[in-house]
Amino acid sequence: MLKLGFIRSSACRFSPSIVNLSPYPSFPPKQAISFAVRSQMGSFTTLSQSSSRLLFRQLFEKESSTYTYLLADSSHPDKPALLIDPVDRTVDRDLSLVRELGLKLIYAINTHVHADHITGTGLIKGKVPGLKSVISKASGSQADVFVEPGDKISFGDLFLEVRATPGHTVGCVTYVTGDGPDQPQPRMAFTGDTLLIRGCGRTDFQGGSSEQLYKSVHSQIFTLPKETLLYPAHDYKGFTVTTVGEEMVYNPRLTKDEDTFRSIMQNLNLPYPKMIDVAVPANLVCGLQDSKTN
Ligand SMILES: N[C@@H](CCC(=O)N[C@@H](CSS)C(=O)NCC(=O)O)C(=O)O
Repeated sequence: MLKLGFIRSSACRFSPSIVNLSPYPSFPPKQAISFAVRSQMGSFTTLSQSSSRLLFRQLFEKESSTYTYLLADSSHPDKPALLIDPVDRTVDRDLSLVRELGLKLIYAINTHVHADHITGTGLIKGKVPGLKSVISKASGSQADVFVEPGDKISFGDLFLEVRATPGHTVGCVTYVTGDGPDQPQPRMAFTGDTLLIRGCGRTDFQGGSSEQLYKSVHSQIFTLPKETLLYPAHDYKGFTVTTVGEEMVYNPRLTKDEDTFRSIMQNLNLPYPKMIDVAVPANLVCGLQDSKTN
C-alpha cells in the first residue's frame, strides 16, 4: 500500500504525494480487526482503538494540562514508536515508559509551536540517538522533518496522515491515523489545540484566526467519520477523548454559525499563557534555545 521511502533532511520539501517516513521495510499486512460502532440519538461510542497492532497511551502533564500521545506498531519486530506533543517536564517519564514497553522511538512530533509549555522534543533528541523531530513546514519552527498536508508518517505498518488545521496558530496540523484495512478502527485524530473537547484553541496570538479555525474544523475534522476518536493536546476539565459525532452536536463554539463563532472567540478574554514569552522562542528551536543540536 505504501511506497517505500526514506528520511528526508530538514532542507527537503515533501512532495504532496504519499511519503513513507519509516526507516523500516514494509511488513506483511495482517487481517484488520474492526469493531462495529453503534451510535444512537444522543449516544456516542468512544471505543478505544481496535487495531491489534497499535499500542496507544495517553499521557498527561499536569502543570500545563497537556496530553502527550505514545503510538507504536507492536506487531512489528522493532516496535517502532512515536510521541506526539511531548513536554520537557515529563520527558524522563515518557522515555522510561518507552523503555519498559520495549519500543524503539523514532519520531517526536509536534502539532504546532506551543505557547504554554516547552516541547520535550529537543531533550528527547539528545537522549534517543537517531530520533527525528517532526513539525509542519508552516510552523516556521526548526526540526529534522517538515510535514505538509497529505504527507504520511509511517511507523512500522501503521501511519498518520497530516491535515492542515490552522487557526490557533498558522502552522497547526492534525495527525489522523491511516485509512486502510490494517489501520486502527475507529480512526483517531490528534487535534493539537485546534479542537478541544467541547471547545477549541484560542485564536488571539501567533497568527491565530477564528475564520481559519472554523474552516479547519469544518473541512478537516468534522468531515472524518463520526466515530473518529478525537484526542486534543489539552484538557482543563478532566476529559480525555471525544468523537467527531459528539463535537458536531455538543461543541458549544463550533456548532454555531461562523459569525457567532467569531464573536465567541473575540470575547473569550483569556489571560495570555504564563509561559508564552519563554515557550514560543524555545519551541521555534525544538525546545532547546541554547543548543545547536535541535
Ligand atoms: N492558563 C494557561 C493557558 C490556557 C490557554 O490559554 N490555553 C490555550 C491552549 S495552550 S496555548 C487555549 O487555546 N485555550 C482555549 C480555551 O478556551 O481555554 C497558561 O497560563 O498556560
